[in-house]
Amino acid sequence: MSTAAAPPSAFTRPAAEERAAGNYYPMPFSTQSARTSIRSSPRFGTMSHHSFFSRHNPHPHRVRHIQEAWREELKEMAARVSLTSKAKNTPEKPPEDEAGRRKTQYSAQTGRIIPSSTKVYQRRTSTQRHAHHPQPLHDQELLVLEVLCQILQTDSLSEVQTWLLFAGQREKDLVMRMVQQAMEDLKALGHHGDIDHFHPRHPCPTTLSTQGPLSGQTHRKPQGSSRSRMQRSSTQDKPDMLPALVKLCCGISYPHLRTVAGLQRTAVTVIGQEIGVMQRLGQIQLPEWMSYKGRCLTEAKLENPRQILLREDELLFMHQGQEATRQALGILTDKEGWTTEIAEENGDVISSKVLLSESGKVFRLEAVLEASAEELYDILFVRVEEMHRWNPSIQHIKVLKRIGPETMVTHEVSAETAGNLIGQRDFLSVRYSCKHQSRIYVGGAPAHLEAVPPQKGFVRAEDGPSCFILEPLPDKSSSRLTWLLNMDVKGWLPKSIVNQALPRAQLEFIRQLRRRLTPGPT
Ligand SMILES: CC(C)CCC[C@@H](C)[C@H]1CC[C@H]2[C@@H]3CC=C4C[C@@H](O)CC[C@]4(C)[C@H]3CC[C@]12C
Repeated sequence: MSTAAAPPSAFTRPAAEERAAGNYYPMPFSTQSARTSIRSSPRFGTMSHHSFFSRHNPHPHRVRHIQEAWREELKEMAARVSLTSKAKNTPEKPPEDEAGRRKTQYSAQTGRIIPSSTKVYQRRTSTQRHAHHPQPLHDQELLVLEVLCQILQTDSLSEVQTWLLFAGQREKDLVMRMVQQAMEDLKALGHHGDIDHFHPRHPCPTTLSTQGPLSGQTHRKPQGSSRSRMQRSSTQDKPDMLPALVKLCCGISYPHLRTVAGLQRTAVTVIGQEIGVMQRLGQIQLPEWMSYKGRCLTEAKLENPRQILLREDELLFMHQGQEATRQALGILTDKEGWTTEIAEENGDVISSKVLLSESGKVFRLEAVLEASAEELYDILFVRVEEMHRWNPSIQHIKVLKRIGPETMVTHEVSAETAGNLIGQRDFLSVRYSCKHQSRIYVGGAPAHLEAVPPQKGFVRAEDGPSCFILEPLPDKSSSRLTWLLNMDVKGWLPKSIVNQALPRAQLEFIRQLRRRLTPGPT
């Protein structure tokens, strides 16, 4: 029986492999010598033996770790391939060096550096200031990230996010090698790493100022100009969004910057504005699946750029949702240690596995449903509040917060069902969804909101990290659903009862979902 949970490679854009296999990425600094140097580099023949890449030994239970390790590699590499003298001077600056830190703070309106006395900066809490010892991103790191964006061949905000979210260790290693090579090529070409559009005296060229790229100048500079080097888009005829994307990448990639909301807000705002304007000018077309997101992101902002600014807590929920989805996928991706619990005649299979990191068992349900992935997504995510209407095991679901189109905080109450040995539970969850290639992912994790303390008469249980993978099957009219249920029902219940109830609840859930999909009287 095949499973829907794919190995990490399934998350890669196939092109990345191809490019690594010798079809070099479209060079942002296209020169023949650089091209050949990569092809002929002995390193690229036996890359897995290169000490730089064989250091990691991915362990299924350490998805987080690997992520951290990869980030470390990025930084390490940035430090090693030393292209600027500036970079050498900055690393050891103490956190008190306010001027240094502010290097990465930009105004959402102008894209310019925010002066020291502004509120955004002051709003940072003291915890953030002391706990993370934020350091400015060095030119090196920015450069690495710029190259990364080029390699991923994307000028789509979602794609970069998705890549960062889903890339497996293998993909990251591959891309890493390409980044490293590109950096060495740059060095060989005498590049000086002057990403001067990150400097206050040269405001970010992608902002919506009248002289911005959208007026059509910045992205059409002659080749060979050092300032346009990185600004040339991988897709020649598209205006360039790289600097903004890089800022966004920085916000996502560097843990200590995640909380530096200003950076991320700015990046999101700038990118959103650009997408909106470019769309209006017909310069870009968003992929079809993004269109509804695109609308939310862009139209809202065109009227009021501040509208999309996410508050710090909202960003946190978003990251929690992403992180949960990633963790859940990590569990599903690891093919080892699964035991079949129930195999139904209709093909539904439930397997279980004991996680070292988690206290109880997790359950994986695999089923084929007569519905498209979008339809299922609509039922399971978009119309989650209607779930109790077709599913008797749910009494009530309320969306407490919507954060953009893909994140929400929900309160869920399970029903008291006959024969269920487990009493009613309530859950507070952050739910996140995204689409990658043709698959849709719906992940979730327990959330904490002071406004909704555990309800009287209910045991507050926890669901997650869990997720649904909705994968269209070749016939298009049906999909494979893979559901990782990772629930801590809390309370004092014998494990044996919980471990029977959970897979049954899953089967029942799917039975009801099938009923919901079947037209006709209920
Ligand atoms: C055995 C007892 C304790 C619980 C039985 C009810 C279980 C199966 C119910 C209770 C709450 C339910 C969840 C409530 C909300 C969502 C979000 C949605 O996007 C996908 C389904 C999902 C994840 C439900 C899955 C089924 C669920 C976990």
